[in-house]
Amino acid sequence: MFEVKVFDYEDIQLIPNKCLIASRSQADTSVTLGKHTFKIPVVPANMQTIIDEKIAEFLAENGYFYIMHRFDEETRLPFVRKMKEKGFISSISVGVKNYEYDFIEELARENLIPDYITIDIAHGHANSVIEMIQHIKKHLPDTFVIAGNVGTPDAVRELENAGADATKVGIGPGKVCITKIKTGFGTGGWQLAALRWCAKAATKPIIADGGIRTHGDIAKSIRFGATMVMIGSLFAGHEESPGETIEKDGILMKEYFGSASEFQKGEKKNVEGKKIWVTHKGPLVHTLIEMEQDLQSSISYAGGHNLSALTKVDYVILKNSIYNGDVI
Ligand SMILES: NC(=O)C1=CN([C@@H]2O[C@H](COP(=O)(O)OP(=O)(O)OC[C@H]3O[C@@H](n4cnc5c(N)ncnc54)[C@H](OP(=O)(O)O)[C@@H]3O)[C@@H](O)[C@H]2O)C=CC1
Ligand SMILES: Nc1nc2c(ncn2[C@@H]2O[C@H](COP(=O)(O)O)[C@@H](O)[C@H]2O)c(=O)[nH]1
Repeated sequence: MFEVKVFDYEDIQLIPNKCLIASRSQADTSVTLGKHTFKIPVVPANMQTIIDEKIAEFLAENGYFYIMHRFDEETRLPFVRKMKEKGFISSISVGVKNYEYDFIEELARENLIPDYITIDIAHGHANSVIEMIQHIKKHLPDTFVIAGNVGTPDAVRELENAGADATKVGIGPGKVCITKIKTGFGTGGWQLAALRWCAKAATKPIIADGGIRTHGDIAKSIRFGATMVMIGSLFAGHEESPGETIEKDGILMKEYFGSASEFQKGEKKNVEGKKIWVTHKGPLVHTLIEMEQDLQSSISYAGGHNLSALTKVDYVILKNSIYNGDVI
C-alpha cells in the first residue's frame, strides 16, 4: 500500500503570526505567472459555464488571469486575434486530438502567438500531453504552456521535463466531478495533500485545480505549494456566468456542469462529470473583490506583506475526513 499523510482543505488550519501591517489594504495579493503579473493568484476554471469571451475580456482588462475554455473550437483563433488587437493577454485551452496539432500550426502561421496555452485533459500524465507540449514549444516557443491535469510528483516532473512552464494539479476534487466515484482514482478528498506532494517535486509553478470551497482554501493552497488556484464552483452562478438560469421556489439558480458531463459532451460516453444548480450570486466583480480582501486578511494573519508570507506559516491538522461527501 502507498503511504502518504492525507488531509484536505477542511482538515487544516493555518496558525497566525504577529501582524506587520497597519491595514489589510497594505497587503499585496499580486502574483506573477510567466511574463505577466495579476491581481490575485486565482483563475476561473476553463469550463463552459464559468467563462466566455465577455468574462475573459473583463478579467484581462481588469488585471486578472483567465484561461478561455476549449469547447468552441472554431472561435479560438479569432478570439486570440481580438484580444491581441485590444492589447489584452491571450490565454486559451487545447486538447490533444490530431486537429489540435493543426490548430497550433495555424496560430504560428498567422503569427497569432497566445501568451498562455493550457493543455486541458482529464489524465494529463500521458504521452499525448508530452507530445502536445513539445509541439507547442516547437511552433510557439514564446507561449507559456500550462499542462494537466495530474496528481503525482512523477507526472509533474515528466511534464516539466517535456517543456511545460507550469503544471495543473487535481484529478477528481471538483464540485461537479464524479471521477473518483466512477473510476476509484484521483485526488478527491486529499487534494491539499496531493498538492503538497506534487509541489515538493516541482521546479516550476503549480496551479492547484479543484476542491476550493472557501476563500480561506486559496491561502491554504499557497501554503502547500500552489502559485495559483483554479476555481469553478465559487465562480459559478454569477450574473455574467454563461448557462441557463431558472427560478426554483422563488430563488434564482444557475447551472454549473462538468466538462466531462453528458451536458458538455452531448452524449452519455465516458461521463465523469455532473450538473448542479447553484444559487444566483450577483455580479462577478463582488466575488473577485471579496477574494482579494480575504486574501489580504490571510496575508496579515501570516505576518507578512505579500503572498510569500503564506508559504511559511505553521499549521495544524484538525481531523481526517477523507471523503468529502460528493454524490452523483
Ligand atoms: N480535473 C479533473 O479531475 C477532470 C477534468 N475533466 C475535464 O473534462 C474535459 C474532458 O476531458 P478528457 O476526456 O480528457 O478530454 P477529451 O475528451 O478531449 O479526451 C482527450 C483525449 O484523451 C483520451 N483520454 C481521455 N481520458 C483518458 C484516459 N483516462 N485514458 C486514456 N485516454 C484518455 C481521449 O480518448 P477517449 O475519449 O477515446 O478515451 C482523447 O483522445 C476536460 O476539460 C477535462 O479538464 C474530466 C475528468 C477529470
Ligand atoms: N472529474 C471532473 N472534473 C471536472 C469536470 N469538469 C471540470 N472539472 C474539474 O473541476 C475543476 C473545478 O473544480 P471546483 O471544485 O472549483 O468546482 C475544473 O477546473 C476541472 O479541473 C468533469 O466533468 N469531471
